[in-house]
Amino acid sequence: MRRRILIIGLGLIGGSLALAVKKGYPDTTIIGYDIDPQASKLAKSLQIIDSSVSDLAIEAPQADVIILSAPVESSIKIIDKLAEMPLKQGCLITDVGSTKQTVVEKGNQLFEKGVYFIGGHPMAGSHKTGVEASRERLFENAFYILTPTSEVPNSKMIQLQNILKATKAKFIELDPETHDRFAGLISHLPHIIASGLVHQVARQGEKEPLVSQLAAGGFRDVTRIASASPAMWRDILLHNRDTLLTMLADWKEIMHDVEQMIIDEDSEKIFSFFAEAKNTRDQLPSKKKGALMPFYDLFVDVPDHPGVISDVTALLAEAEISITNIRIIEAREDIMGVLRLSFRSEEDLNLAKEKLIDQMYDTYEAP
Ligand SMILES: NC(=O)C1=CN([C@@H]2O[C@H](COP(=O)(O)OP(=O)(O)OC[C@H]3O[C@@H](n4cnc5c(N)ncnc54)[C@H](O)[C@@H]3O)[C@@H](O)[C@H]2O)C=CC1
Ligand SMILES: O=C(O)C(=O)Cc1ccc(O)cc1
Repeated sequence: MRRRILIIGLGLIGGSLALAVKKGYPDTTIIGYDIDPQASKLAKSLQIIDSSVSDLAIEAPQADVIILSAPVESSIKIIDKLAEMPLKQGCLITDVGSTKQTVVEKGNQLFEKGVYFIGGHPMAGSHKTGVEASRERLFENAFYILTPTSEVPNSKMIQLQNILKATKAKFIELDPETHDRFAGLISHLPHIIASGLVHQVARQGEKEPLVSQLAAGGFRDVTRIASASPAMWRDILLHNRDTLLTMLADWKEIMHDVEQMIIDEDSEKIFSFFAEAKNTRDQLPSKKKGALMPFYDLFVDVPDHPGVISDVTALLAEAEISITNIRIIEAREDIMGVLRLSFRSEEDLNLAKEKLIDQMYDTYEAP
């Protein structure tokens, strides 16, 4: 039987997930639902979904998997609605919201119905909104955080990762509280600050219009994210309230310190403020998407020879080192190919390196 996946909320993220999953699993039937009939219509005409429904109560009970991809507050309300519906036993429900604690708390109420909720957050996106901005490869190489609670059986986590692996994202498990602290710091607080900068320029621009015209270049770069969906960001702030209140207090303290340095004309402290920030910024993992955690990737030169991949994997399996991802980067005839092996930790990476070098493999890490 073809698996039915219901996507609720056909915007940038719902549409991008639909495209990635359809590409990975062409036999899956993807049904879309959106409160805005125009979004459903557009998703169908762009062939992002197979069909749309106008009544959630008709489709939800038939779905094997339900993905909630509306703004956080709406997703929570949808969970309340799902709780009233006769869902398929074993149905897997996940969300993509940028905050996790309140959504997961609500999702946990579904377990007594014989369905499973696993919180999720793909750490990639854009300031663009709407299904027309969807991209099949939006999540490629990005981190995808999953926040399963203790009620979630392993088999359901595996099922979810099997579906979402079509996104080619890298999975990380966090508890909802840790997720919200991390996301607050690296995403939500910066968003508030970017929007705050825009407000400050706008206020001045009312008096001196030239200033807004000059606000190109660097200003545009650091404030790009302020063009994102206000509804989505309203919900994020309301659902990460305590974390953000603490972080805003810390931020004000840092700004207060800067203010004092300027008042004191303390050139040494001002220099250090920038030098330390530069140093830290320069050391962030330089991957295209997401700077939450480093990758533990090892590259191995392998001869173009049958069985070479199983030789490498068997060697590591024997040493009980688990590989989280494996990819052949280049394998043309008669030349060496390159195998990219990803590990969970630096310790696993170093151990793997040792074992491979022992067997005369050439290994190297990303610069
Ligand atoms: N935009 C981004 O870069 C990222 C967003 N997220 C999360 O993904 C979720 C969706 O964000 P986007 O796709 O960017 O927003 P979007 O604005 O592009 O799409 C949201 C869609 O949800 C629909 N919707 C709203 N309430 C609904 C309801 N009650 N029932 C059904 N549909 C409803 C809207 O009509 C809209 O089509 C949010 O929870 C956000 O926090 C996560 C990662 C990145
Ligand atoms: O536009 C960008 O650079 C983003 O950072 C998009 C984004 C917005 C919200 C998220 O929860 C995750 C990613």
